[in-house]
Amino acid sequence: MTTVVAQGTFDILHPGHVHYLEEAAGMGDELHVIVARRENVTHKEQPVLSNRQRRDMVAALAAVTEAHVGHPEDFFVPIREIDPDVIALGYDQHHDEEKLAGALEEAGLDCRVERASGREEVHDDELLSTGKIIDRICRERCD
Ligand SMILES: Cc1cc2nc3c(=O)[nH]c(=O)nc-3n(C[C@H](O)[C@H](O)[C@H](O)COP(=O)(O)O)c2cc1C
Ligand SMILES: Nc1ncnc2c1ncn2[C@@H]1O[C@H](COP(=O)(O)OP(=O)(O)OP(=O)(O)O)[C@@H](O)[C@H]1O
Repeated sequence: MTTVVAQGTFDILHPGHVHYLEEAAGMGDELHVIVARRENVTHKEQPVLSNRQRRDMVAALAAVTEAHVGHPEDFFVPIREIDPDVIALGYDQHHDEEKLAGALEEAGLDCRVERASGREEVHDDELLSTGKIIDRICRERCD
Protein backbone atom coordinates (compact mmCIF):
# COMPACT_ATOMS: atom_id res chain seq x y z
CA MET A 1 0.00 0.00 0.00
CA THR A 2 1.60 3.28 -1.14
CA THR A 3 0.36 6.42 0.62
CA VAL A 4 0.75 9.80 -1.07
CA VAL A 5 0.41 13.27 0.48
CA ALA A 6 -0.50 16.39 -1.48
CA GLN A 7 -0.92 19.82 0.08
CA GLY A 8 -1.91 23.38 -0.69
CA THR A 9 -4.40 26.18 -0.08
CA PHE A 10 -7.25 25.07 -2.42
CA ASP A 11 -9.30 28.25 -2.09
CA ILE A 12 -12.04 28.08 -4.79
CA LEU A 13 -11.41 24.81 -6.62
CA HIS A 14 -10.56 24.76 -10.34
CA PRO A 15 -9.37 22.16 -12.94
CA GLY A 16 -5.69 22.81 -12.10
CA HIS A 17 -6.36 21.50 -8.57
CA VAL A 18 -8.14 18.43 -9.96
CA HIS A 19 -5.21 17.77 -12.33
CA TYR A 20 -2.71 17.98 -9.43
CA LEU A 21 -4.72 15.74 -7.12
CA GLU A 22 -5.43 13.14 -9.83
CA GLU A 23 -1.75 13.01 -10.73
CA ALA A 24 -0.76 12.73 -7.05
CA ALA A 25 -3.33 9.94 -6.54
CA GLY A 26 -1.77 8.08 -9.49
CA MET A 27 1.56 7.97 -7.61
CA GLY A 28 0.16 5.48 -5.08
CA ASP A 29 -2.90 3.73 -3.66
CA GLU A 30 -4.19 6.33 -1.16
CA LEU A 31 -4.13 10.11 -1.36
CA HIS A 32 -4.17 12.27 1.78
CA VAL A 33 -4.37 16.03 1.32
CA ILE A 34 -3.17 18.57 3.88
CA VAL A 35 -5.03 21.86 3.49
CA ALA A 36 -2.98 24.86 4.62
CA ARG A 37 -4.36 26.80 7.57
CA ARG A 38 -5.32 30.33 6.68
CA GLU A 39 -2.75 31.87 9.05
CA ASN A 40 0.03 29.87 7.40
CA VAL A 41 -0.67 31.22 3.91
CA THR A 42 1.77 34.10 4.02
CA HIS A 43 3.30 34.09 0.52
CA LYS A 44 0.10 35.44 -1.12
CA GLU A 45 -3.35 36.78 -0.14
CA GLN A 46 -4.97 34.68 2.58
CA PRO A 47 -7.80 32.39 1.43
CA VAL A 48 -11.35 33.70 1.22
CA LEU A 49 -12.87 30.39 2.39
CA SER A 50 -12.48 28.85 5.84
CA ASN A 51 -10.11 25.98 6.67
CA ARG A 52 -13.05 23.64 7.12
CA GLN A 53 -14.83 24.53 3.88
CA ARG A 54 -11.64 24.13 1.82
CA ARG A 55 -10.95 20.77 3.47
CA ASP A 56 -14.50 19.52 2.88
CA MET A 57 -14.44 20.46 -0.82
CA VAL A 58 -11.08 18.76 -1.36
CA ALA A 59 -12.35 15.66 0.50
CA ALA A 60 -15.33 15.49 -1.88
CA LEU A 61 -13.07 14.94 -4.93
CA ALA A 62 -12.95 11.37 -6.27
CA ALA A 63 -9.13 11.21 -6.24
CA VAL A 64 -8.91 12.04 -2.53
CA THR A 65 -8.96 9.40 0.21
CA GLU A 66 -8.96 11.90 3.10
CA ALA A 67 -8.37 15.62 3.54
CA HIS A 68 -6.97 17.18 6.73
CA VAL A 69 -6.69 20.76 7.94
CA GLY A 70 -2.96 21.32 8.50
CA HIS A 71 -1.24 21.81 11.83
CA PRO A 72 -0.94 25.43 13.02
CA GLU A 73 2.81 25.29 13.73
CA ASP A 74 4.55 22.00 13.06
CA PHE A 75 4.09 20.72 9.49
CA PHE A 76 5.62 17.37 10.43
CA VAL A 77 2.81 16.51 12.90
CA PRO A 78 0.28 15.53 10.16
CA ILE A 79 3.09 13.95 8.12
CA ARG A 80 4.05 11.70 11.04
CA GLU A 81 0.38 10.74 11.54
CA ILE A 82 -0.24 9.94 7.87
CA ASP A 83 3.24 8.37 7.42
CA PRO A 84 3.32 8.74 3.60
CA ASP A 85 5.64 7.00 1.15
CA VAL A 86 5.50 9.95 -1.27
CA ILE A 87 4.97 13.71 -0.92
CA ALA A 88 3.78 15.22 -4.21
CA LEU A 89 4.65 18.91 -4.54
CA GLY A 90 2.59 21.04 -6.92
CA TYR A 91 4.23 22.23 -10.15
CA ASP A 92 4.61 25.82 -8.92
CA GLN A 93 5.05 25.33 -5.17
CA HIS A 94 7.92 27.25 -3.66
CA HIS A 95 9.16 24.34 -1.52
CA ASP A 96 12.60 23.02 -2.47
CA GLU A 97 12.46 19.30 -3.23
CA GLU A 98 15.96 18.50 -1.96
CA LYS A 99 15.60 20.53 1.23
CA LEU A 100 12.29 18.84 2.00
CA ALA A 101 13.74 15.39 1.29
CA GLY A 102 16.67 16.21 3.62
CA ALA A 103 14.36 17.42 6.39
CA LEU A 104 12.26 14.24 6.09
CA GLU A 105 15.36 12.08 6.33
CA GLU A 106 16.61 14.04 9.37
CA ALA A 107 13.24 13.51 11.02
CA GLY A 108 13.61 9.76 10.43
CA LEU A 109 10.79 9.63 7.86
CA ASP A 110 11.24 7.29 4.92
CA CYS A 111 9.42 9.26 2.24
CA ARG A 112 10.38 10.44 -1.26
CA VAL A 113 9.46 13.79 -2.81
CA GLU A 114 7.98 14.11 -6.31
CA ARG A 115 7.01 17.17 -8.34
CA ALA A 116 3.63 17.12 -10.16
CA SER A 117 3.08 18.70 -13.58
CA GLY A 118 1.04 21.79 -14.39
CA ARG A 119 -2.22 21.62 -16.32
CA GLU A 120 -2.16 23.42 -19.62
CA GLU A 121 -5.28 25.29 -20.75
CA VAL A 122 -7.31 22.66 -22.63
CA HIS A 123 -10.50 24.63 -23.26
CA ASP A 124 -11.01 28.25 -24.25
CA ASP A 125 -11.15 30.66 -21.37
CA GLU A 126 -9.99 28.26 -18.65
CA LEU A 127 -9.03 29.96 -15.41
CA LEU A 128 -6.49 27.68 -13.75
CA SER A 129 -5.66 29.82 -10.75
CA THR A 130 -7.70 30.93 -7.75
CA GLY A 131 -6.05 34.35 -7.96
CA LYS A 132 -7.19 34.75 -11.58
CA ILE A 133 -10.76 33.69 -10.69
CA ILE A 134 -10.87 36.26 -7.90
CA ASP A 135 -9.43 38.95 -10.20
CA ARG A 136 -12.19 38.27 -12.73
CA ILE A 137 -14.88 38.39 -10.04
CA CYS A 138 -13.53 41.73 -8.87
CA ARG A 139 -13.39 43.11 -12.43
CA GLU A 140 -16.78 41.89 -13.56
CA ARG A 141 -18.92 41.94 -10.41
CA CYS A 142 -17.58 44.72 -8.24
CA ASP A 143 -17.84 48.47 -8.73
C1 LIG B 1 5.15 18.50 3.42
C2 LIG B 1 4.31 19.70 3.71
C3 LIG B 1 3.48 19.70 4.80
C4 LIG B 1 2.68 20.82 5.10
N1 LIG B 1 1.91 20.80 6.22
C5 LIG B 1 1.20 21.90 6.54
C6 LIG B 1 0.45 21.93 7.76
O1 LIG B 1 0.44 21.01 8.56
N2 LIG B 1 -0.22 23.08 8.04
C7 LIG B 1 -0.25 24.15 7.19
O2 LIG B 1 -0.91 25.14 7.50
N3 LIG B 1 0.46 24.15 6.03
C8 LIG B 1 1.18 23.05 5.70
N4 LIG B 1 1.94 23.05 4.56
C9 LIG B 1 2.03 24.30 3.76
C10 LIG B 1 0.98 24.49 2.70
O3 LIG B 1 0.25 23.36 2.38
C11 LIG B 1 1.52 25.10 1.42
O4 LIG B 1 2.86 24.77 1.25
C12 LIG B 1 1.44 26.60 1.34
O5 LIG B 1 1.20 27.26 2.49
C13 LIG B 1 0.40 26.96 0.33
O6 LIG B 1 0.80 26.49 -0.90
P1 LIG B 1 0.03 26.89 -2.23
O7 LIG B 1 0.30 28.35 -2.49
O8 LIG B 1 0.65 26.04 -3.29
O9 LIG B 1 -1.41 26.62 -2.06
C14 LIG B 1 2.73 21.95 4.25
C15 LIG B 1 3.58 21.95 3.13
C16 LIG B 1 4.37 20.84 2.86
C17 LIG B 1 5.27 20.86 1.66
N1 LIG C 1 -3.03 25.00 -13.20
C1 LIG C 1 -2.55 24.12 -12.34
N2 LIG C 1 -2.01 22.96 -12.78
C2 LIG C 1 -1.52 22.04 -11.90
N3 LIG C 1 -1.51 22.19 -10.56
C3 LIG C 1 -2.04 23.32 -10.07
C4 LIG C 1 -2.59 24.34 -10.92
N4 LIG C 1 -3.02 25.36 -10.13
C5 LIG C 1 -2.75 24.99 -8.86
N5 LIG C 1 -2.17 23.77 -8.82
C6 LIG C 1 -1.66 23.07 -7.63
O1 LIG C 1 -2.68 22.94 -6.66
C7 LIG C 1 -2.11 23.10 -5.34
C8 LIG C 1 -2.84 24.16 -4.57
O2 LIG C 1 -2.65 25.35 -5.29
P1 LIG C 1 -3.19 26.76 -4.81
O3 LIG C 1 -4.27 26.55 -3.82
O4 LIG C 1 -2.03 27.64 -4.48
O5 LIG C 1 -3.92 27.22 -6.15
P2 LIG C 1 -3.68 28.42 -7.13
O6 LIG C 1 -4.88 28.42 -8.00
O7 LIG C 1 -2.33 28.30 -7.79
O8 LIG C 1 -3.73 29.71 -6.18
P3 LIG C 1 -3.31 31.22 -6.48
O9 LIG C 1 -3.87 31.57 -7.81
O10 LIG C 1 -3.94 31.95 -5.33
O11 LIG C 1 -1.80 31.23 -6.45
C9 LIG C 1 -0.64 23.46 -5.54
O12 LIG C 1 0.12 22.29 -5.37
C10 LIG C 1 -0.56 23.90 -6.99
O13 LIG C 1 0.70 23.65 -7.59
